[in-house]
Amino acid sequence: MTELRRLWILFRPYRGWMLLGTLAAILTLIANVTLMAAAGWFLTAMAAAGIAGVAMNYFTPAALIRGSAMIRTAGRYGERLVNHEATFRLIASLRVWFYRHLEPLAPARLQQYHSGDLLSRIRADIDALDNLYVRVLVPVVVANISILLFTVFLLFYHPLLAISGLSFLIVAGVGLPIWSQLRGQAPGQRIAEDEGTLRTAVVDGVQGMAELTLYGATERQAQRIDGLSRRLVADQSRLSSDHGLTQAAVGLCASLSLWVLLWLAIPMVHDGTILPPQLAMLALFTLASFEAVAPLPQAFQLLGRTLAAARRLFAIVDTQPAVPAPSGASPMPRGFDVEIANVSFSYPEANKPALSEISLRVPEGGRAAVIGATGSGKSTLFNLLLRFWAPSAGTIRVGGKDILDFHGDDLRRHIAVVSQHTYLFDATIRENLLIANPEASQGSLEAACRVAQIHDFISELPDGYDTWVGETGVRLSGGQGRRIAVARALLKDAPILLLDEPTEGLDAATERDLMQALGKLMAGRTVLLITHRPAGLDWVDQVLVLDQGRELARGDASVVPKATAATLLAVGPKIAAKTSQ
Ligand SMILES: Nc1ncnc2c1ncn2[C@@H]1O[C@H](COP(=O)(O)OP(=O)(O)OP(=O)(O)O)[C@@H](O)[C@H]1O
Repeated sequence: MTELRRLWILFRPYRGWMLLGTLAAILTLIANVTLMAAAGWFLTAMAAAGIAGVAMNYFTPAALIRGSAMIRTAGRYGERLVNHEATFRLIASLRVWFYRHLEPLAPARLQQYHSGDLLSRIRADIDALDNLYVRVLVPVVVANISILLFTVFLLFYHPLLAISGLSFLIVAGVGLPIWSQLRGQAPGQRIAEDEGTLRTAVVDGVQGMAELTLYGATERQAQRIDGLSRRLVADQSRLSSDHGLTQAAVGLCASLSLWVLLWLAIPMVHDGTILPPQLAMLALFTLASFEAVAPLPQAFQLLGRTLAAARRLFAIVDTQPAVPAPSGASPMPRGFDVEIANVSFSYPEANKPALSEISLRVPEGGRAAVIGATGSGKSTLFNLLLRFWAPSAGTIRVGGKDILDFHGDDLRRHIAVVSQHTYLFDATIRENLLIANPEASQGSLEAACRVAQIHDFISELPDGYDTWVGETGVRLSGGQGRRIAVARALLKDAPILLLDEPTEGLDAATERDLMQALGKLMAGRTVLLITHRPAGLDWVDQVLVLDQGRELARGDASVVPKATAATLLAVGPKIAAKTSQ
């Protein structure tokens, strides 16, 4: 139940709203029960007065009935208004709370989660938490207070009536919810998990549509999605039929309670303990009082789903970032040289280190290339430089300061990255550029795009910079996407530049043009280039050759020949040619 306690703490800012919503709900319920009871009394009293031919004051009961009806309507409206407002505020703040915890975990700690699963947590799981407030907390409080009031009211007439009413209310308001919760626990948990899995499968199916079609696997994927959704529907329909059963059971309890009340109260009318109009009033009062407990079985049935959702959210929120934030403010680097000193690193659960005792110093304004075959640890080195992971041993310094002493955002403010995987958002070209510098003017955007050699292309588009690039930039070619990345890096204007195979996958002519653009970008910056291809090696002062995470050679391009034949083969013919010189 620690989830409940933690959720209660999260709900703290909305407790005022909750109190207001609960009071409105109690008022509505009392008004409704009063309306029914007073109507029962009034009709019977009027009939009795008519038969006896005596006059009676009907103004007071009529006013009570009208007043109750008005309070009931206004109360219901107020309760909906307050509770909806509180729910929306709560959900909005929970989304922000969750996102704040999610952000520091990217990318290292989130690699084990699929984006579809994360989406499911942000949307469906957070939505499920509002159940706790509207469908559990408010009805439980309302039921407890109302049952107490109703029992006291019955006590005024006879303790036996109070005991009988209370007993049936307890069966409907405690027994049925417990049964409901036990029955709902397993399917509720499965629903929370299956919703995430289903979303993941659908996202995979849509994003991998081309591959699935190519390999004739669409049917299999469709069957998988169908299987998951059948399981989900089966659990949902089990919950629905349980809900139907409990509603019928609440109705049965109300009817039994009425019969028992009549059985107990009719003799009391005979012996004059209560008057005939009071019998009608008590009968309708008993029936109406079950409105207080009717929502409870469903509330407790949903508790399983709600707690499972809370557990899935807390699992992420409780994850520690791969690199903890320092306690103090980030230091001011003395310059922008980069020093990698004896750095080793292993990914969690990996059986061998991705990097072992790597050292490299790039002076401010200097340029170095890290070269090596696939899997040699180049990207890992960048991940460490960007502080996404922390070295297992050794230190990385920027301007003489250990990068672990920086807050992630402060460090990354000094670094621009151009990589082979440029993520383009489903937005306009302008918006995709402004992400690097939201303050940039149209003039700066165009200047950056001119240097990146993409301005002419953009200008020829019918909507120019306002052209929509589509999801993941599908409406741009690989080379055009890479140029947008160069323009972004120019707009960011950071003193350190990381180039992660920026020309990978481009044809020779595009590669040449892009290298020209990159040449301008590199000017005056500390540059680290990672590559397993020869392009760009002419631009650097020193090269570090990696082989399976170890340093194979280091120095200027002339050290490359010292590398093994296998690595040279992997890094490309140009290096091989240099080797033979
Ligand atoms: N997130 C990760 N979790 C676990 N192991 C990883 C992870 N990323 C990389 N590795 C492993 O670390 C080693 C180095 O990978 P890395 O991506 O740094 O190589 P690389 O030289 O950049 O390769 P490529 O040129 O193909 O991009 C590989 O054995 C790889 O399987």
